[in-house]
Amino acid sequence: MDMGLTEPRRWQHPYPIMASLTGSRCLVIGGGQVAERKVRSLLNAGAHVTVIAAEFSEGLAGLSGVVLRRETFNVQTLDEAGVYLLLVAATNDKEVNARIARYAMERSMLINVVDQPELSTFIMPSVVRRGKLVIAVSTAGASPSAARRIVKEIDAAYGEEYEMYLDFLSRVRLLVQERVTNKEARQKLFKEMLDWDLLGMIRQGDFGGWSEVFYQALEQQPWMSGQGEAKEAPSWAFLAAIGWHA
Ligand SMILES: C[C@@]1(CC(=O)O)c2cc3[nH]c(cc4nc(cc5[nH]c(cc(n2)[C@H]1CCC(=O)O)[C@@](C)(CC(=O)O)[C@@H]5CCC(=O)O)C(CC(=O)O)=C4CCC(=O)O)c(CCC(=O)O)c3CC(=O)O
Ligand SMILES: NC(=O)C1=CN([C@@H]2O[C@H](COP(=O)(O)OP(=O)(O)OC[C@H]3O[C@@H](n4cnc5c(N)ncnc54)[C@H](O)[C@@H]3O)[C@@H](O)[C@H]2O)C=CC1
Repeated sequence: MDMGLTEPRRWQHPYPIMASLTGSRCLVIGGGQVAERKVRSLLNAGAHVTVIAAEFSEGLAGLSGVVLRRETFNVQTLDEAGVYLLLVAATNDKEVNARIARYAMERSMLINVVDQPELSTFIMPSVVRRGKLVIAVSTAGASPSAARRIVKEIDAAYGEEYEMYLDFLSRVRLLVQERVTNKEARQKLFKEMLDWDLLGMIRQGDFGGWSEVFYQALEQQPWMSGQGEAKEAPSWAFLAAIGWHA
């Protein structure tokens, strides 16, 4: 094995990624409060979660949609269960957690060790969600409580309107990508849309009616139907059609 892999990690240059875990096999070992938090977040991500623990918290025992195995960590029985994309070592036994980390590393599985970031290949951030908008804050383990405090500030600054805002941008982007072949025109529209006060309209409750007008005006654009050139989109005529007064 490469030496770099087994060296303690100092988390100097964390590499942030957003992962899609839908249907992926994930294993959490440990059945206390910390394991429960990790299991819930994995389940919310659509993962296929197995939990192995000597004892389960009430919350875990009552969870549906997860496989619970009441046993202690054992390399042989785990190997029989097959490969997992990622593992979380969440027992309260530091030595056992370190053994789980070694087990995962030797099999190239991602590993989060809840009491030893230096043995982890991934750690979990504190998160704010507004539909498709996901804001993750990490202190690279320096202070999980500080990460949480910062997230509370972000939580207060980014309201519920962002969910509808991103749903709208996403829908328009898909429509335009599908139908407008001119790349510059597409990019121009996407950029200009960010300058429109859509968030203000959502906050004021005017958005539903306006977005219907917008979709109709969009449908009527020659560059949407493929009949015209999309070079000058969005035109002033288009902006006028959607009632936009900048
Ligand atoms: C490295 C990391 C590994 C990982 O778990 O992924 C890790 C490690 C450790 N956490 C410890 C303690 C606490 N952790 C929390 C809470 C959270 N911890 C989370 C993540 C992480 N914790 C990763 C780094 C995150 C980063 O900073 O980038 C959050 C963000 C996400 C989540 O867990 O899903 C979640 C907040 C969720 C939310 O937003 O609500 C609280 C507060 C509470 O529980 O209320 C406390 C008690 C207060 C305190 O100690 O600060 C200890 C000491 C244990 C001991 O003393 O025995 C260690 C081990 C060590 O530091 O060595
Ligand atoms: N990363 C984080 O966010 C945090 C991490 N921690 C750390 O997480 C650890 C776990 O915390 P809690 O969930 O509160 O602990 P806990 O004591 O409530 O639960 C420990 C669990 O591990 C299981 N266990 C112990 N040895 C085992 C083995 N050999 N095989 C299988 N299962 C085994 C127990 O049955 C129990 O379910 C703590 O020791 C602490 O160091 C604590 C707070 C936050």
